[in-house]
Amino acid sequence: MNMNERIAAWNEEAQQCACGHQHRVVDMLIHLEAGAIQRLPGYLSEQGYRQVTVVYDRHTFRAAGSDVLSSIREAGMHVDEIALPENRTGDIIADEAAIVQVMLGVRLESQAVIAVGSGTIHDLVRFVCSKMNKPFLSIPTAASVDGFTSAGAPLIVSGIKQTFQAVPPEAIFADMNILEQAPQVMTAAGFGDMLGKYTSLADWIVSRDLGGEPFCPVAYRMTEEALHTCIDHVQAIAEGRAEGVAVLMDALIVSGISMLIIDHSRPASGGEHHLSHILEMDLMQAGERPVLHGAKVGVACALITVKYKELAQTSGEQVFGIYDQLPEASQLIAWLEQVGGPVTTEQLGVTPEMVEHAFNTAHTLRPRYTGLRYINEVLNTRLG
Ligand SMILES: NC(=O)C1=CN([C@@H]2O[C@H](COP(=O)(O)OP(=O)(O)OC[C@H]3O[C@@H](n4cnc5c(N)ncnc54)[C@H](OP(=O)(O)O)[C@@H]3O)[C@@H](O)[C@H]2O)C=CC1
Ligand SMILES: O=C(CO)COP(=O)(O)O
Repeated sequence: MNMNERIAAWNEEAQQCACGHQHRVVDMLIHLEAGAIQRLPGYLSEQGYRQVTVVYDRHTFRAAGSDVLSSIREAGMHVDEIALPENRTGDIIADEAAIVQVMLGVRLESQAVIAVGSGTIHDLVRFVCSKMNKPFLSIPTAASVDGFTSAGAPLIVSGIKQTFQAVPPEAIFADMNILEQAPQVMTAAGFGDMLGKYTSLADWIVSRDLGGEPFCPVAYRMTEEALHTCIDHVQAIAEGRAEGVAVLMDALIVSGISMLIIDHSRPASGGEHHLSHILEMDLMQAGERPVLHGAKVGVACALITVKYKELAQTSGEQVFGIYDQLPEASQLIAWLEQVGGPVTTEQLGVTPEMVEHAFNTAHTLRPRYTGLRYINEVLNTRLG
């Protein structure tokens, strides 16, 4: 089954699911293949779009932006360009300043906005599209995150990483010729984002059983299967081969859709993501580059797994038995090392104080019950 047929099957399952969520019917065209961006002009024409805006930055212009712009122009359409500038640490942050830059560049006449980039540019464009009520189209330039097909936009607002529900892409053109060329550290980050699903899925069981939070078996299974496929293909991902990058991108797309179906990031983001978000905020406050999202998530997943396995052994609460089923932290680290990602906090450039701060505060970042929340609010309080 191709991706669009799989989406139709998930939609059907989700509509029959009695979990209590309002399941969103996913209506997204997905092209994941070599040469996918060549389909863009035809798609724009079919949709009747004559004026569009393309958002890119220095790296993503080279990776795909330049070709995208020429192909749209050659098809006789009008295209506005937004070249996002880097900040003083050489990065682009999805914050207030960048949101305004994108908004200022999108003319009211523009009929669609095309994100050419990885996680940050996608979140900026999806947020602006939701505010300006315009279709959002996706051209990923690296298999680095699962945020291409979701609706949530994690943004830094007043220095705090907060997620705002925005819009998913109307169509995604994931071109294997581009994704294969992305730096291996970005592919490794995408793998790290997927590895984090071990602890996010386990935390979702805890959220359900201890926090009484909503749980959807369809979204859970989609994410779990995507994770297992990545693990089955870890060597191909490590070699950056087309087969491996395609499996990884497929998994990232599916993980994004699992968030989209239930309009929440629960399947994809647990304690490991909350730790990563705090580390990101602290790095930015220290004037350092925040490091790739999936790189932080992968390392945080291994760190939190150690705590979660201790919790399963010592708490006496049956609900934490799910953490016993996690792979050993040493195995998680071995996989990260195999794909070429960082494996220690030193390699991420975070200090021991930042790690301690993250472990002590990350549970307050999102209103979710996780093992990390239990450790901080129950265990540590008991121990005084
Ligand atoms: N919406 C959602 O559900 C999710 C959102 N996210 C969010 O995504 C963001 C992180 O995204 P991530 O992809 O890790 O990183 P970024 O989008 O921040 O990009 C990191 C770097 O990759 C560069 N780059 C991108 N593509 C290429 C390429 N083909 N060749 C060379 N360089 C390239 C970028 O260049 P440049 O600096 O020029 O941009 C940038 O330097 C975080 O804010 C995170 O919270 C993560 C997961 C899910
Ligand atoms: O990064 C995410 C999934 O990979 C989503 O993060 P949030 O839960 O913070 O929105």
